[in-house]
Amino acid sequence: MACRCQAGPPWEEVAGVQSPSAPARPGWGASVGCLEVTEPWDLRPWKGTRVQTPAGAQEKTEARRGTGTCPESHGELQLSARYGPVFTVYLGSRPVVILSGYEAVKEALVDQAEAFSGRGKVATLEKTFNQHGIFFANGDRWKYLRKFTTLSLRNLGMGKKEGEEQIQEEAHCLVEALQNTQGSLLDPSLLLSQAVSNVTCILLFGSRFDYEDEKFRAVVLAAAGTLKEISTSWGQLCEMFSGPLYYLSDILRYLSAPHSRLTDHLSTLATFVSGQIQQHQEKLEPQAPVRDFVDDFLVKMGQEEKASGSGHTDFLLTTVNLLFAGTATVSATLKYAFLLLLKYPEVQDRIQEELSRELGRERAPSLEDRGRLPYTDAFLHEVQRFLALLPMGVPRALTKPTSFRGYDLPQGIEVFPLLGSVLHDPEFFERPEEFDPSRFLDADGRFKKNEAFLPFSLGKRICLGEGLARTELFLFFTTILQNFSLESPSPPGALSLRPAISGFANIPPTFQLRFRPR
Ligand code: HEM
Repeated sequence: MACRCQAGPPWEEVAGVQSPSAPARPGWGASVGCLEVTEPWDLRPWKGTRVQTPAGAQEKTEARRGTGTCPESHGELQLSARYGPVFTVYLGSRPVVILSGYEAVKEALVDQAEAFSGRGKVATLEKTFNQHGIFFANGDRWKYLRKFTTLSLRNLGMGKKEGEEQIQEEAHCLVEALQNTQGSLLDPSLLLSQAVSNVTCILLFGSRFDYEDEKFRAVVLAAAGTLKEISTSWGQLCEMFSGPLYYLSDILRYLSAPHSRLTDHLSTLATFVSGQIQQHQEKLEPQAPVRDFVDDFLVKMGQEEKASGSGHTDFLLTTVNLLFAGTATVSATLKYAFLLLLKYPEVQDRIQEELSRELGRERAPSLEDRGRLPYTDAFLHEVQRFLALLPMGVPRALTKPTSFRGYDLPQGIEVFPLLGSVLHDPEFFERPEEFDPSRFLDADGRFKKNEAFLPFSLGKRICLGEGLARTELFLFFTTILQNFSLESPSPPGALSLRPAISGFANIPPTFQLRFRPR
């Protein structure tokens, strides 16, 4: 498969204007997350390609690599060492402006927030969402959906005490389910996804589902499957052919098994959501208090549909977006947190010691406890930093012609804010390739913030579920560690931290463990 990506300086060279720091032609290959960047005529291996950079830049890159195990190859650092923090990569014939490192990402997404607030595309999902739903909408329709969704979820308890209590209750159900495993070996993925998904289901549909419910299992597996399929090499290939040569991408998509798996997953999610909407419609009492997100939008849709330009498709797909995001992301992070505890048993001991000292065994953890559990808090931050769940961020697009760092970028050009490069930015994280929770602690052992901790991105399209995700991570994690010790059947040295798949997302590897009651 001849890859035709090129790396180059930002837009101006594409328009024929030479960037001062760029060579006449890039004579090297590298990988940026999932994107391989090579000379167009030279097909090189996907990973481990040699990067020729000027001597100084090469040294800088080596220094950035550090010594520890890191889930990603961080080819973007190699590219930015040569081209600086802003450059263009061609996905086939589709130019994409890459932002690497904290300063460039912040300058774009915060200092020029409005201009960078458009959404770019994810080729594998483009046909299904067709710029509908909160994730992929643009312009006034997106503004309306964002405002509506934020307000609705807040009114339903997200970010409030009642929302916290729902998570505590779900964590209790999870503990019971784990007790029933009686210390046997298991892959924790499904149970974690179900527990996390139930928190979102209560917000969206007003009810939780039993862990034995087959339909619910299928939905949770479909959410995880979607994240996995869009992150595979096939998903990356579709991105490469998603420019003007779109018909090639169509052929790729329709002829492939991954495409049919992805379509199955998406239709499982959409069918489930449609069914819920229908049930709600049948029971809807417009004058009664709103019970959940679906009720809210059914009531508002009649009133505001015309004014907002958003219709049934937007609401259906927004609900699918929320169900997907509310299931696949937090559970993958929790799973990776457990793997790191198995890899570093001394870290598990220290967290359990802190939990026993500050909470004891009986009292259920609450958000108020976070301040008294600085090491646990630092660990959870380091898990998110180290994993970099969405290493390339979610593509943005320019809403207007924009001048950025001396470059004139046209309206509509896509922009990838590389969140992995921010979370591993050596200017902000010493030895970024090492897993080290203490980087988030000060000399007195108190939690220390770091402004480059941006797993949820920044600016106008910052993750809408950040607060919910952070609350879930903290409450599920502390409740499980308060009740169980995690044991691996393999010695720590045999456990790999490398993601099973690295592309749109870093998907944690599969592993087994025992939950031993404490
Ligand atoms: C560990 C968990 C999570 C991570 C790391 C994460 C990360 C992200 C990132 C990087 C973006 C793209 C922001 C951008 O465009 O720059 C995003 C968008 C979004 N996230 Fe999350 N997310 C998580 C959990 C959640 C949860 C639990 C929900 C809701 C239930 C959620 C809902 C959304 C929505 C609706 C958007 C689209 C926002 C928009 O386009 O306006 N996320 N998330």
